Amino acid sequence: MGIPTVDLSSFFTDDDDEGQKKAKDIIKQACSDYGFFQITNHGVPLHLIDRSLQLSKTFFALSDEEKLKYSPGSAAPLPAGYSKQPPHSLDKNEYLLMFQPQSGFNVLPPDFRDVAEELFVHLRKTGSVIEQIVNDCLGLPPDFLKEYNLDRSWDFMVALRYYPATETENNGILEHEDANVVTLVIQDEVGGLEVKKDGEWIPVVPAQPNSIVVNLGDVIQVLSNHKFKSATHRVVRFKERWRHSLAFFYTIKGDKWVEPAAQFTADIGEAARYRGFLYKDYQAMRMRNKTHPPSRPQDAITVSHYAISQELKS
Ligand SMILES: O=C(O)CCC(=O)C(=O)O
Ligand SMILES: [Fe+2]
Repeated sequence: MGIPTVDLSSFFTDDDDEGQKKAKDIIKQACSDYGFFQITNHGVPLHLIDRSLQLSKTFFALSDEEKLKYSPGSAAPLPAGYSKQPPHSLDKNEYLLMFQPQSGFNVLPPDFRDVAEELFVHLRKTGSVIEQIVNDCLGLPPDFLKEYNLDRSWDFMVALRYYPATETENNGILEHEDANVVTLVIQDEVGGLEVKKDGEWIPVVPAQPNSIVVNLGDVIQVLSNHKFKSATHRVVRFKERWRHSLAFFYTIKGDKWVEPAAQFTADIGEAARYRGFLYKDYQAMRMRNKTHPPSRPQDAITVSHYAISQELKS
């Protein structure tokens, strides 16, 4: 079985209502079962995906000295440029973070930047299509999420490289949930991404070359008052394999207020399961988890920090 794969072609052609309905049905189910699905015919040119992964591999293969020339310098909402996880971090990867082309924040080699920025624009478009689909799957008024999330300046993309596993450990990224609205992940053929369902880890096997993995983030979990879950996932490493991926985070702006929507609370007589918060406050705490990892991973701040109901506090 595994994570469902959905053909999105009907959202990139005219007049295929039937196709759209079919895709939405699968996504609705996947969002309540897993919070994860994969998409094909997603509007992102396949040659652009290939080229971006290729350039990413070339970049990460540079010497540390070369890569460190692209260290973050700007006052962007997150450190744009090349970073390595600190040595004491349990996450064993290095990454290059970027914002939208117009931001002026991006620090990376010019050939990589041109291709990555083009990819960014395509992923942003696909992100908006997914957001609309999630909007409809939740039964929200048309364009509710779109109007809530009009500003694109906090969207970001990360190119990642994971080191090969050693004899003693194989963690790439510890289990976590994403903070944002929806995440789109392009992974190479190595695999290693896993999603937790009912306490078990399910591998997210690339559906076909250049398919994209989609997962929901905490903003949707809180806004839907826990109707759709921000899925817990992790990356494991394999021996003698370097793994490359590109993760695009479709994100609200820092000054947005996040809280359960009336449609899932007052309108239906249910209590809010989260208290409201300012997105940038949450993101700052998450960033601190990364720069100053707590000695016990379970002490990292997650969205359960804002949970009202006891059973969601972990
Ligand atoms: O590299 C991947 O496949 C996933 C990365 C991820 O989960 C993240 O950056 O939040
Ligand atoms: Fe993630």
